[in-house]
Amino acid sequence: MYEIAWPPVTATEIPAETTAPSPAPSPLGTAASAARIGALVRDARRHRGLTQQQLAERLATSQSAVARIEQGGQNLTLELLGRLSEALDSELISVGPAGPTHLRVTGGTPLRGSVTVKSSKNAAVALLCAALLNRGRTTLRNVARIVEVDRILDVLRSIGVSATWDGAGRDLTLVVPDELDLAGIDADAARRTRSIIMFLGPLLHRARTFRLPYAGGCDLGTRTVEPHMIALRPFGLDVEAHAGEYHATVDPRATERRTIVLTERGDTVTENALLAAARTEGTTVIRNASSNYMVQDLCLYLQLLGVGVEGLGTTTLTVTGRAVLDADVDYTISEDPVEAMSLLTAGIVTNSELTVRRAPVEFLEIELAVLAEMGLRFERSPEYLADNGHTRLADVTIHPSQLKAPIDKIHPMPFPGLNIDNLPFFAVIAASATGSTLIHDWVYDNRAIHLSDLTRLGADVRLMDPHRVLVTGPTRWRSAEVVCPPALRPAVCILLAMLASRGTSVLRNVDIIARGYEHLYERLVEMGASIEVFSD
Ligand SMILES: CC(=O)N[C@H]1[C@@H](OP(=O)(O)OP(=O)(O)OC[C@H]2O[C@@H](n3ccc(=O)[nH]c3=O)[C@H](O)[C@@H]2O)O[C@H](CO)[C@@H](O)[C@@H]1O
Ligand SMILES: C=C(OP(=O)(O)O)C(=O)O
Repeated sequence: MYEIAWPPVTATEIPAETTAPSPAPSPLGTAASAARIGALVRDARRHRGLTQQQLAERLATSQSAVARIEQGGQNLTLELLGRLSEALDSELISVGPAGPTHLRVTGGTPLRGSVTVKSSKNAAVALLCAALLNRGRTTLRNVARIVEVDRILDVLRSIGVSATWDGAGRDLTLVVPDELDLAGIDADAARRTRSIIMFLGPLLHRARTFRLPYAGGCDLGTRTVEPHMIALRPFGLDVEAHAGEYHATVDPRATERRTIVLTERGDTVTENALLAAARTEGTTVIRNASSNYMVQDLCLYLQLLGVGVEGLGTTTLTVTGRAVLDADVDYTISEDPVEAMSLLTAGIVTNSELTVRRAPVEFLEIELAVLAEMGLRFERSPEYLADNGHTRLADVTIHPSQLKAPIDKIHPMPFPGLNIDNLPFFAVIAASATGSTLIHDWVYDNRAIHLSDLTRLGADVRLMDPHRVLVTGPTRWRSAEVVCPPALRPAVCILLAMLASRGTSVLRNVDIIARGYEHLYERLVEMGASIEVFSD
């Protein structure tokens, strides 16, 4: 990353006067480097929820000096970087190439104790996009600290949204300016996430024309955007795709009532339609809507914002929109059913006695019923409500069990079916069960294919076609070295299989896991797993 080849550092304090960015090389490189580091300092400061003045106090300097650093107009020394890193509690610069992260996993021993489910990635990204609708302040509580959230935050900040974490780094306050800097959008961050597509719904209220980088994400095969275009057309949005960008034009239609029939019961397309309907006056009926957990979180937030939303939890949503949404809203994101399923799977495949606390059981009902059929012994605590006052939670305690393959195939369906993102975990569980299980992922072109990596650890996983795998167990798991598949859930499945395997395995290039899981390794270690994180 950084070549440090310049005279020894002498500066010990930050000069007080304001200067324009220097074109001459600064001690730590060029003006461009100073500008890049300045941007890093600004982001790290905002992540910490500090004002420039507060950071200045920590550095014993002036606010204008901090402003100068952030603008790239300050010569940077190692000593100054050290002080900044300390003040921001964040390593701003590392010398040498930043290598990928790997895991060394020594498995074959049961986990123990309990683990608490974190809030969901998918609700977080929807709510971050929804905050764009609000002229008031949005405070999102219990936000998962994951890379997917950071990517959307990077995009939001690049267009001028202020996003500040509280001191504990859990609650996020967002304030949207009157004018968005859409030309300044961080295209790199945007292209790394599919969720960027949910900017379309809010932005169609903000500009008559705008551009948005193409949506990206995991390698799961082609994922259509056409349903989003169809859903947003009744709001006057027309989108053309050009060289890596969507070019959007908006021609608002004044109608009292519109009915949107979704061609797919997708989660983000339902959310996009909700986001568009929220600020469109009159009534919008959305049919074939997803009633999945993240959609419910979004509906609850919109209700707090003053939008009328009826039909929560059903496939017909009736939205009464308002042209101006201006409220200080405080919303706590609910627990992630996919995290819960991942943690349950960790316990199941390691034959553990384990309690998964705050599991959103309402969104795990089919999963638990299938597991019961497979012979899993577990208990559920009495139910209680999540902090959003709506989602039903319970603590689920699993016991070591003799598992058998289910008689029928396992396949996902839109909620209230078995969650599409929970399906991959059934491959690892089926490999631990006696008999053959057919797993049918009709949804994604490429996700089932990644599950064949489980064979590296001794599982009998046969790919029948791109959508179906036949898993025959029980498996005598054995350790191996595997490169992480480029897809979030299959990557975690391989990690969990390694926890079940005797001996030491290595999982390479695990960075993708941080896209959707917060402190997963640390939490598994707390439960007794042996996982070491290392990088090249
Ligand atoms: C940020 C977010 O919330 N992501 C979730 C969301 O993505 P998202 O809503 O983006 O999912 P997609 O729209 O990509 O749908 C996934 C795939 O299923 C197909 N499809 C979907 C619905 C349907 O009724 N028919 C159909 O064929 C789509 O064509 C696509 O190939 O939903 C997916 C499916 O639950 C989840 O895996 C993702 O974690
Ligand atoms: C496919 C997933 O999400 P995304 O839509 O963010 O790619 C997932 O969470 O497994």
